[in-house]
Amino acid sequence: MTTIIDGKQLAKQVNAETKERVAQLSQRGIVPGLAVIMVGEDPASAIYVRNKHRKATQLGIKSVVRDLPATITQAELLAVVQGYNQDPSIHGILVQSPLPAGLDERGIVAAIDPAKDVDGFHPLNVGKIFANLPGNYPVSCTPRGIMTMLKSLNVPLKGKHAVVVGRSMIVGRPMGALLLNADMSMTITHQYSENLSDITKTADVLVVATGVAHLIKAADVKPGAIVIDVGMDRDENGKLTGDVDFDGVFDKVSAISPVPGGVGPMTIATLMQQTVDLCEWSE
Ligand SMILES: Nc1nc(=O)c2c([nH]1)NC[C@@H]1CN(c3ccc(C(=O)N[C@@H](CCC(=O)O)C(=O)O)cc3)C=[N+]21
Ligand SMILES: [Mg+2]
Repeated sequence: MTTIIDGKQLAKQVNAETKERVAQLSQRGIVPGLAVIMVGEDPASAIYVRNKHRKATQLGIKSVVRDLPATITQAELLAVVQGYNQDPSIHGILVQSPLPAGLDERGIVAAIDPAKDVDGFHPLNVGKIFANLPGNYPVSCTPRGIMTMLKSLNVPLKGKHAVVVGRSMIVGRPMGALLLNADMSMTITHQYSENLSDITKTADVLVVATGVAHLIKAADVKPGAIVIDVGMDRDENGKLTGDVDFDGVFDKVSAISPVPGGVGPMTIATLMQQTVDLCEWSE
């Protein structure tokens, strides 16, 4: 019996809680505000940004989408960020990634007020999660959403081995930190890892975020493993698929998240949750 980790369903539950929290805040005259800054015309980014805007609006969060031309300078973009830093109606600021070539994304992210860093990408917040500091601070939404997915399974993580495939700033690295903070043994692997399959086969929890369609096959997983697929790949027919050969590993694992309908919806739900967190923490 394999559990399909239904990210869409879990996202609905998280969104319902977020909506309730927004309603509570509104009784005190407070409206959480999210500013999404989008530079250039990348069509995939435009769809993501529209989805975020729609979800925020559904939940009662004030959503501001700032569309800027790809010709904007670094200084002009910094000024836009600083404007939202100063704006008391905005609690979360997100700069849609990737930025067009010529703009320094790290410099822009570092300019976001860490208390409004709804993506959790600011170096101060990244440092806090790696140090496992107590207190309130934002965490990268995809890994945080994955922790919510793991908790929903109600299986003990402590002392088990987590393997993360991929070491990006957005997913792999913060994912590793959260799993370590959950008292798991933790290994981060990446494109240069030798004998990758030997490592993934020792994973009780395997999180795959590589962008390589169906990289992980049945021979690469431990029987009974929990597998989280962060991939957003296209198959030969242009259909959205993951980094894990879902059908191939299904019978061997105890739980697996599908693509679509797994990590993606949880990322958006966590973004909304974290916008409300930032609003509450600022009070
Ligand atoms: N500053 C910043 N923060 C981000 O969080 C961020 C970003 N930049 N740039 C792009 C990536 C990508 N991302 C996704 C979120 C949800 C789905 C999602 O909901 N996916 C659906 C399917 C969507 C479809 O059908 O195409 C699913 O997996 O079921 C996908 C991708 C957030 N990102
Ligand atoms: Mg990588």
